[in-house]
Amino acid sequence: MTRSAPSMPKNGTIAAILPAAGSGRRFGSHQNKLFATIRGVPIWVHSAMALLGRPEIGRLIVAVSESDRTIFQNDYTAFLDAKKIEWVLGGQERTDSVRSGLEAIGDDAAIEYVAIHDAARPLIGDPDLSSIFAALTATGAAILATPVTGTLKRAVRATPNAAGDLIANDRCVTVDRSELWVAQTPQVFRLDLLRLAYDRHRGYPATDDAQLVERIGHPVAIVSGSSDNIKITHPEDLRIAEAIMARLSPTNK
Ligand SMILES: Nc1ccn([C@@H]2O[C@H](COP(=O)(O)OP(=O)(O)OP(=O)(O)O)[C@@H](O)[C@H]2O)c(=O)n1
Ligand SMILES: C[C@](O)(CO)[C@H](O)COP(=O)(O)O
Repeated sequence: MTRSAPSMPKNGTIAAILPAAGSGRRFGSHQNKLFATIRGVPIWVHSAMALLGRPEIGRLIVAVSESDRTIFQNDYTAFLDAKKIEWVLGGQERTDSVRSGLEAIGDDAAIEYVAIHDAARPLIGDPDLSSIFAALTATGAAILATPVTGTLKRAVRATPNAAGDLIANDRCVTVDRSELWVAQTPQVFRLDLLRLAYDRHRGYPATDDAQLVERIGHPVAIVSGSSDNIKITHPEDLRIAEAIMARLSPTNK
């Protein structure tokens, strides 16, 4: 029996939301880490262009912080207009930023699905996008993730010192990693499903959108993704991203 190829979302039926309203605290720069460049292109632009290159994406909405609003309005207006990128004001939490993006979709009858992709993940590649979009039509909710490598330890009886550091001589316990994955983005959902999950969100912390869908009892599928799809979190991640990009596209196209 021949297995039929997984169906892909029809062209233009996915709204992409790019959360870009974070403070970049761990990056430690005076400006938003998303304006740091790789090969002269801002991180958030790499992320946006990766999605805009896909026919399934009908709209792209970037959530920006109040403090970055002027930069986006002054430095990126021509780019936003040319690429038909919409922007909304993000919020205190990542979920607040995504909620703003969801509200901006409105009652657009063309949009059936939503893809939430961190603006801080500039190296998302087409193969992973194809995999996650194929899973979307089959499941209604799916995330890219990578299996845990290395040995995981949980610090127990850790008694943080005054500086909040864990004291080195505390005990550790090995965690079974066989069922553990590190979530990435895009995280993709049927639009009605994610809207329901956000309607029922009562503010309990959630570092990704899948958690909200899990909480309403809908299964979220895991799609194994590339370890190249890193999130720019710390300054050293920029060097890693440059090396990955040099390997993936040796010439500066
Ligand atoms: N209130 C927030 C917090 C985060 N993000 C976005 O969510 C993505 C992933 O978040 P993270 O890497 O944690 O970014 P920051 O929150 O900026 O980083 P930090 O925790 O170091 O401040 C980023 O593109 C970030 O801009 C957002 O749109 N709104
Ligand atoms: C959504 C996410 O990329 C999944 O790994 C991640 O949780 C967002 O970044 P943060 O560092 O957790 O804020």
